[in-house]
Amino acid sequence: MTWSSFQTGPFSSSAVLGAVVYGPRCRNPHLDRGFPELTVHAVADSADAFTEVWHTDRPIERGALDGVVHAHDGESLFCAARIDSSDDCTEAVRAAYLTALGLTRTLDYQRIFRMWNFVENINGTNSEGLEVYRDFCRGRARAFHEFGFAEEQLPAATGVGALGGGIGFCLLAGRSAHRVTIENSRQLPAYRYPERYGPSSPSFARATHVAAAGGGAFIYVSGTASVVGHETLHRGQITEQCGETLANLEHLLSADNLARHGLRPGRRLEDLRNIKVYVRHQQDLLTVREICAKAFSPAADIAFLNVDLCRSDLLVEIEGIVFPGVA
Ligand SMILES: C=C(O[C@@H]1C=C(C(=O)O)C=C[C@H]1O)C(=O)O
Repeated sequence: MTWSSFQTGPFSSSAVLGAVVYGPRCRNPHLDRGFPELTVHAVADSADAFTEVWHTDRPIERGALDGVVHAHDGESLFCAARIDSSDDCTEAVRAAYLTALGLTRTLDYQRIFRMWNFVENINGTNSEGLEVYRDFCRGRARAFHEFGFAEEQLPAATGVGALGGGIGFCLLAGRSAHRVTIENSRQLPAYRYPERYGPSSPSFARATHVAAAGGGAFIYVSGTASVVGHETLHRGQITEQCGETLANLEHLLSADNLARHGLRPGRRLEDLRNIKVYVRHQQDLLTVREICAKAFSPAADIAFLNVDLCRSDLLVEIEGIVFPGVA
């Protein structure tokens, strides 16, 4: 079983499946500390840096293939990659995703349950005048399609801005643990978004439910924002966007929504842990912090990152994990 913790200081490198550093600059993924590590440029000041560490209690094998670093423990695979900044990213994203997907097949961890994508200049435009996020989505969709992924098998994901460093991404996949993908009945599945949001819809599920070896389950909740149906609600209004985002999360985890996927029991916002909150404007951070402190459990670690988001009208986005035994 793999689980994560947020670290702000040194941590033991033994029994680490992988780590993502939210740092003041990017680095190519590497194995220098004995585990795969992805460093994304996600904070302006090194004082705000932290690392999400994925732990395991099983023996680990590590490796690298075409710049994709990885580690696996017989149950779970972590892998991470980075794509250089460029004017058009469709092809590079497709190629890097195909390498990572190829690894999941070769190493036999085909149940991808969570991905993160950090995209520099996410709301900028590429050389064709297409938004960088949409360019990214096109490459990702091609890779999943070529790999024969059905829409209903897509993993939970986050796709947010980075302050530099091209595109960094990482994934977690399981070998045999039962995995159910979850949609949110308040929201259209992202893979069905209409074409006005870009030539290829975003390839992700709203959450995944993964059975834990010792009983219970993890629920990995994707980056969630003030999107109802497919529309952004409350343009320019941070408090209202936070409220709608929390309503989306609450409904996603509710007994009603989970029962549609044959899952129970329902969970609550208080059950979320390892929460990341992405906030577009620095001046909104205080408001968002206050709202989150009331909504989530005091036992939850909450990290706030001041980055851009996948639609230029989104101001805030929240993700988290329900761990087995929490509910
Ligand atoms: C916020 C949304 O999407 C964001 C983009 C994602 C992606 O492209 O992988 C995943 C979740 C969110 O980070 C949304 O569409 O509601």
